Amino acid sequence: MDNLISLVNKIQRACTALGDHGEASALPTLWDSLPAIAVVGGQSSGKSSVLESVVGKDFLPRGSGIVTRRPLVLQLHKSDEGTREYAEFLHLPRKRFTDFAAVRKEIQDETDRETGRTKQISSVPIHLSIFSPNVVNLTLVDLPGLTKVAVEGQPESIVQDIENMVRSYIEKPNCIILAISPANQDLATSDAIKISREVDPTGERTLGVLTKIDLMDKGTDAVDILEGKSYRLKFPWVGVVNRSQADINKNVDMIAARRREREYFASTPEYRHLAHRMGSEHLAKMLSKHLETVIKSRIPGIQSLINKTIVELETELSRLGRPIAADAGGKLYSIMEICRLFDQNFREHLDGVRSGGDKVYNVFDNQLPAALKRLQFDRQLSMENIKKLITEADGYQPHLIAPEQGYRRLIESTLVTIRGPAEAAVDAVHSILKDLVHKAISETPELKQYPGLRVEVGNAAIESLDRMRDQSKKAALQLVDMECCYLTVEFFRKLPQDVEKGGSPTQSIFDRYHETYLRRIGTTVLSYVNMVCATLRHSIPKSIVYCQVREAKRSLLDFFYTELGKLEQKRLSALLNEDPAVMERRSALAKRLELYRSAQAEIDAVAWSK
Ligand SMILES: Nc1nc2c(ncn2[C@@H]2O[C@H](COP(=O)(O)OP(=O)(O)OP(=O)(O)O)[C@@H](O)[C@H]2O)c(=O)[nH]1
Repeated sequence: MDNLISLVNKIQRACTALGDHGEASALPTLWDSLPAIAVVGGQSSGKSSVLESVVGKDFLPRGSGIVTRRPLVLQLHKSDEGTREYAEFLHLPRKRFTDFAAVRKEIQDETDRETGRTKQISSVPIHLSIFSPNVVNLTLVDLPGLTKVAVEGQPESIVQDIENMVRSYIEKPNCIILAISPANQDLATSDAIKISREVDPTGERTLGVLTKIDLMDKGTDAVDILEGKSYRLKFPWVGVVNRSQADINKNVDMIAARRREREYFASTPEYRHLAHRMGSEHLAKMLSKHLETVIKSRIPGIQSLINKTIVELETELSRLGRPIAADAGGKLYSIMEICRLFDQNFREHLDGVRSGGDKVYNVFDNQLPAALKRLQFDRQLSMENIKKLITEADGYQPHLIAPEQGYRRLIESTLVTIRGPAEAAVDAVHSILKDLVHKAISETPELKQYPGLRVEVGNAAIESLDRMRDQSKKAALQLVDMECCYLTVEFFRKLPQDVEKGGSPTQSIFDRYHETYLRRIGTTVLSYVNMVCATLRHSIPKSIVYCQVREAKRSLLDFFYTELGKLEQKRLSALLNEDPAVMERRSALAKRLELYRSAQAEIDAVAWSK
């Protein structure tokens, strides 16, 4: 089963290296699902001493007052017999510490770097790995000691801050709580028991450790606690005797300290019967065994989390797209491919596969007819204007039978006003097409990946649309102008003649400008213009579709493609410069995916051999 813990340690190490250890990470974290052991207790209760005894090494800063001011995530890796012990910090990769006094100094310095040389605390953890043949595979977290009052130089909030930090570690269901209580204080006042009971009321994951048994008042002993009579925990209490401050000052080594501890329990009459389950060595073995059990029970959960995360990571990676080829040909091909995808999305909008193309029809069916209808031609066909134009057209020689020139001028001046709605229809379709370009851009994830290309493709498409709009405007206005320059003769031939209506062609000049006469001219012109409007209502949309819609579908990026062929390799590369954030995200995801895949393979292997 040792390989199980070593596997979890390995995964934890990989998680740590990837920054995948649960703090404000936007990515799912494997770390949170892996079991770890957190050491909690009041200040100077002996937490760091217990940790050192478990490790069997002297490497933690110790003393009175607040010493542990940042969480220390300590990973113990059992290495092969005969290999040299060393330690490594995550913040100093590749630097191997073989001198453990230097490890202690680095912990102090790294704490000071984050908090300053004050009594402040920080929740940013220090990650330390120890590789040794003399340790059991474990991950332990040393936390700042719980306190009741702030001392000189500390903010009032420190009491609550430490409690919150400790709680954030031990409230995770995967955390095994090593609750340290000093035997020379009343257990009822133990900070460790108080906080662990809050987060783990059933005691499923709390292991009680009693320190400083050697410092108890004469005549008192800890037998009732150690036998679980004073305060019962699910797991039996473990008593330890760590080195005193005097021992530390005298440099009593760990081997000697462990031997003394063994002797203490074996020779003290009160504890002799408990000696086999007391002491740091027993604690280390018990922790390791407990961790194994916990890991075993978590394996199915961890496996399903890993499988689920792999799917999520793969989906996101494929959404971000592949990195691009390095050679010019590959680049050109990629750009064309991305443009083709964009072009296809754009066309799908017009063809009704995606939404938005129907707005074009709305222009033809509603906007244009409404605009034509709004042209009342009142000003052009007012009595005054009709009279003016007819008189002007007659010149020095008043018309004899019908005011031919007058009619032409009146019709022309009225038809010209249709240019407005024709241009407006062209512009309306232009703006719809522009919107569709923007939509298609945002719906092409490959363009999101390359902001440079996105801008260029967007600009090129809009430029093409602008050209098509100009062309379309010309064509639509031409339709109107064509109507102005040649009138439909049949319309006038079919008109009832004055004579037939009983009028006389030899009426006086005065009568020719009589209101009834002028009104009849106005009515004739209006009905001619209305006939033309009805024709244009159908021909303008045809011209717009021909010049803009169909053309956009056919050749939106043609100009861009021509220009692309002329670009140098450098400019091509610039187009494919990825958004640095996307690049970062992709490589973070890829690394994480690698971690999860190897974790999956290893856990599956261990689970099968279980
Ligand atoms: N005699 C004796 N002294 C101990 C024992 N355990 C710890 N000490 C001493 O108590 C002091 C505090 O021990 P630490 O291990 O630094 O306590 P801590 O809980 O880690 O302290 P902080 O990190 O500051 O909260 C040190 O001087 C230790 O030598 C013990 O079992 N017996």
